Amino acid sequence: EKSTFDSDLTWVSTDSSLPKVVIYNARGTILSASKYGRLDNINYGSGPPVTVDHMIGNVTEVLKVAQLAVVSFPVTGGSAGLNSSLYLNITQHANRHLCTEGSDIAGGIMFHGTNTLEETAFGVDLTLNCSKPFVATGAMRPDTYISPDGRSNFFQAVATAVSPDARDRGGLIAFNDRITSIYYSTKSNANTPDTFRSIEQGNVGAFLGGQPYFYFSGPSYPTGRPHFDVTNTTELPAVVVLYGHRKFFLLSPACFEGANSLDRGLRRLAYVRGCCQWCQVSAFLPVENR
Ligand SMILES: NC(=O)C[C@H](N)C(=O)O
Repeated sequence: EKSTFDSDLTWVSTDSSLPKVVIYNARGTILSASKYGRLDNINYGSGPPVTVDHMIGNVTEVLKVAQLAVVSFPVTGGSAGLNSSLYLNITQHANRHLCTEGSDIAGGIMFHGTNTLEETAFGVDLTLNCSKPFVATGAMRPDTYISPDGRSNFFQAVATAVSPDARDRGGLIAFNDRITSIYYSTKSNANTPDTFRSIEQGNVGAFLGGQPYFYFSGPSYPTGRPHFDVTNTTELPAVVVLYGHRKFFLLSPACFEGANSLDRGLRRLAYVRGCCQWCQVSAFLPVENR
């Protein structure tokens, strides 16, 4: 019988003693195909879509390390069109599945288009309230490529999610043989498989023979990583972010644009200030917030 935390899950399994991993599926190139041949890594997308079931069928090794369940999320318009409701939706599912007391689920992985993977993953990372691994992955090549990276990334994400050593580290990205912290990762190249990098902070680990190998034996959370409880959040307020730059000062058009957006009802304003610039945002805040 299913508990409330996993009542929506159906497990694909060849061995009921294996750890359970939920796949949070927001699609992306990892589930895409090209009709233009095996070298196309640019114009793909219009080939017959690849399903998660296909993927599991092509990477049967995953069922030797985990039992899997899939939760799919609507992603109309591809990953560039996604908004923050997606991370809210994923994190609320993940908190219920993984973090409910007594949950026997070992961890979660997420399939996501790489163009906005880091944004969705960052949102989930800051709102997931337990020690279980949450591992984001995707692909830079469609599944029809001569050597698709998505299949390997899929296996590596599952192998990371079942690893006890992956716990208590915050969200991770498993991609192209490396493990990085979601908190610090950025997509660095539009086309190559080695795109997710955490340049200043480095890799958390790498894969050897299908096993994650962590470079630091004591788990550790990224310094300063905050946690926000979104259990009962149904709507996220829009925030205007102004980036400071040279000649960005009081009365500049950018400041006015920020102020205008406050007038249009976007009531929150963040100002990212670089050196040597100043925008007197407070001049535009509603009087009670100054
Ligand atoms: N590699 C990718 O996943 C790119 C893809 N177009 C996306 O949705 O982000």
